[in-house]
Amino acid sequence: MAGSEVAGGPAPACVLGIDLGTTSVKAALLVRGKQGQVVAESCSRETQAHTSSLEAGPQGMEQNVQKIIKALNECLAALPQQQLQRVSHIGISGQMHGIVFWKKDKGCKWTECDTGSTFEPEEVSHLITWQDGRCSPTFLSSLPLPQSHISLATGFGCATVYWYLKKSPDFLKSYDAAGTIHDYVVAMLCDLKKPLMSVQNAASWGYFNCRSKSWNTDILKKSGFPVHLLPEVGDPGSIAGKTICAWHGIPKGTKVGIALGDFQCSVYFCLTERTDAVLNISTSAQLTVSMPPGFQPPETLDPSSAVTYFPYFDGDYLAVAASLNGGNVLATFVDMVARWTEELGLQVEKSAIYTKIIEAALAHNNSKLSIHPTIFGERHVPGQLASVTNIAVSDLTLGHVTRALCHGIVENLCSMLPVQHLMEMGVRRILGSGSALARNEVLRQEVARIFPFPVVYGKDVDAAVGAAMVMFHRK
Ligand SMILES: Nc1ncnc2c1ncn2[C@@H]1O[C@H](COP(=O)(O)OP(=O)(O)O)[C@@H](O)[C@H]1O
Ligand SMILES: O=C(CO)[C@@H](O)[C@H](O)[C@H](O)[C@H](O)COP(=O)(O)O
Repeated sequence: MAGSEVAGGPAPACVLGIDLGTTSVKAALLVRGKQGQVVAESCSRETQAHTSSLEAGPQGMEQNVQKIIKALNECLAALPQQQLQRVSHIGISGQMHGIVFWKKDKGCKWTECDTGSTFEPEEVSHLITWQDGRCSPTFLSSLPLPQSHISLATGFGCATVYWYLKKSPDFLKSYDAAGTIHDYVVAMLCDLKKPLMSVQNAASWGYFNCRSKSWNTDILKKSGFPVHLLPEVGDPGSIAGKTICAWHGIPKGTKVGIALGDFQCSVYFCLTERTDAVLNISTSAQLTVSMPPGFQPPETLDPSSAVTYFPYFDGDYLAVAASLNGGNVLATFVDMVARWTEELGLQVEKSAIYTKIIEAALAHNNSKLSIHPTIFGERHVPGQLASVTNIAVSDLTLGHVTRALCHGIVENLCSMLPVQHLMEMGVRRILGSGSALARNEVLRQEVARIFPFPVVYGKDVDAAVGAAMVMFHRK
């Protein structure tokens, strides 16, 4: 879709796209060119936001919102002022499922900076992310049955709220608003009195009926769920509000789109044909195919299915195998190598470890070592963790292990939405996206080896560009 003409009147001259990912924040400036929109500038910053959970202990997976916003501010400060001053629309996407709580009238503090104004979080909780593991299968099965075609899982916003309600109710009393991290940013930029959420993100929280586009309010109310914390819901592509300050030089009054799901934006960035499947590997990994227009997901739940149907745009759906084990498996491996090295009295930068292990694996493309890499479990089989088999003495090098890990990540994703199934759906090409793929030649080799389709790659700021494109294409 990149480079295509804009339907329905003149397109904006300059759009800012932002993606608040699990590992990094990305920003991209799209400008109108002769043949459609082009990426003029882009920028990415790791958030380093991981933080421990006071309430949930080691099962918790939380991020410090101050650090996420700091990375966002750094990204914007790195973009050229001249272009930012021309921005008329902002599109924002981010990591789905997660939840952040804040106090409506104290969500942030605006301050002057060199280039206008910027905001910092004020009375805001940690972000409890999609990787959070505090809701055990037993806990989840004690909750009311949702009226939704998407099975509830740990890390889903509504499950997290139930957890606080039952284990730490005082926590909830400190806040009167909630949203995903990207809903929070939209609410702060536009000073929304009630947070607004797209159906894409609402579906990712659980207890949301995609057909009626409404929360399961009756079911939730009956069990004492604090329904006042549920955002209002709107259509992806709609405008949530206008900026209340000249944010990093972007004019006050700039239109801000309702926040979107990151994987839908990655798909929007690259999907052109119904015969394409999109393979995204960032912190997590997804393999996605678009469903025909008019498709409606089955009303009955199948918790053992690895494929879920997620709302896309204009009432369409994506069939997605969403793996919890993507680039984060490699990041954990790199982390482990760094710690072992440190324990042995040496210090090596993580970026140097990535370079070395990728180089080493490129030299070994015939390892028999087999790694099933699901260290984070999968939503449809949470208890099935990682395993290593076929360990031969000759295959114990860093190169063999890295190769086997990369193979295992792609193979695991492929087992969730098998090649045969893709063929039956008419898939003829794979579009690769996400920076874990863009930066890792071994992963790309394994994709080529496992999928019997041609593979085409994008760049590593895909979701940010996709979010901006949605604003470009608004009718
Ligand atoms: N120096 C590097 N070389 C190759 N891959 C890297 C490097 N640093 C991080 N990665 C991979 O990129 C992943 C994070 O990608 P990113 O696009 O930042 O994620 P997200 O969109 O989820 O924020 C990590 O989990 C890791 O697998
Ligand atoms: O779980 C799903 C969809 O169900 C995920 O794919 C979803 O897109 C989440 O946003 C991601 O897990 C987080 O995205 P990323 O930071 O790994 O890019």
